[in-house]
Amino acid sequence: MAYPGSNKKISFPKSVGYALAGIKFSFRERNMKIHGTAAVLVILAGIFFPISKTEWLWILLCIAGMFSLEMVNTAIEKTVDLVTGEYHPLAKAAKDLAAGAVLIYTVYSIIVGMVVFLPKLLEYFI
Ligand SMILES: Nc1ncnc2c1ncn2[C@@H]1O[C@H](COP(=O)(O)OP(=O)(O)OP(=O)(O)O)[C@@H](O)[C@H]1O
Repeated sequence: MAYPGSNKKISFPKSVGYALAGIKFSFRERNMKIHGTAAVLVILAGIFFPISKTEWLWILLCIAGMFSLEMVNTAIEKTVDLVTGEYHPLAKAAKDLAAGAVLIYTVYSIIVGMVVFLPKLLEYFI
């Protein structure tokens, strides 16, 4: 089945529409809902404490990066599932690599969150 318009140039507004559809689709995935919830909590924490402009930039880099990476991970999973429903070592490698990339960014984001919020939490509670 050919994707509609796959052999002709798509207008910019239509491309943006497809991208927005991708973002909407991503939030059907469990992991994306978890990232979304974490992002809302972190943003609320940033408003509550409050954090500096530079700290906001680090936090927003983590949030945007996490969402983007999770979406690429999902795209890879879907593509692999489209290509094969059977067990294949290359399918395993592709999915594990994508999951590994998400894990690395998750650990980095946790470190950024700790560097930004730990001192403020200690100051608040002690
Ligand atoms: N076709 C396959 N061939 C070999 N191994 C696979 C295949 N499909 C999945 N796997 C293995 O199972 C793991 C889980 O795959 P799955 O597609 O369920 O992703 P997932 O990690 O559950 O994704 P998510 O929880 O983000 O939806 C993969 O990381 C991979 O190791």
